[in-house]
Amino acid sequence: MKEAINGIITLFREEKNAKIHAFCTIAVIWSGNLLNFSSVDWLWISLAIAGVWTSELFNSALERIVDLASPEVNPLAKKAKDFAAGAVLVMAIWAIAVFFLVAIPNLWIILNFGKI
Ligand SMILES: Nc1ncnc2c1ncn2[C@@H]1O[C@H](COP(=O)(O)OP(=O)(O)OP(=O)(O)O)[C@@H](O)[C@H]1O
Repeated sequence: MKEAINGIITLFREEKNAKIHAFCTIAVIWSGNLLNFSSVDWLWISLAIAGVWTSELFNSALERIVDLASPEVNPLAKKAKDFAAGAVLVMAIWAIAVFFLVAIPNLWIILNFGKI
């Protein structure tokens, strides 16, 4: 547990993307409260948030392993890092899609009928 928390703290210290994910996470939770997300909405949103953070942690772990195994420039090292970065991108696109799929109907209801 201590090591796991240490890993998350290191992610914040060393990866600029962690700060972007943190900002987006706070913005999404704030929007969800404003738009009165339901339990099912929060289920999807929390899955998307956890997915992005998990993929970023795995991506950062893989970057360190590649740097250990191949500190010099190598086309295979590039491929491995680019695959891992692609996984984060796929997860981030899915998370954005989930947010809009959940937020738009809630926003529509609020705009047409007032508070849910
Ligand atoms: N050893 C290497 N050999 C060849 N290309 C590399 C190597 N290390 C990194 N690269 C290339 O540089 C890119 C950035 O690598 P770096 O280790 O700096 O990750 P990063 O900038 O922290 O990426 P991310 O934004 O995904 O966290 C990689 O995606 C890869 O294309």
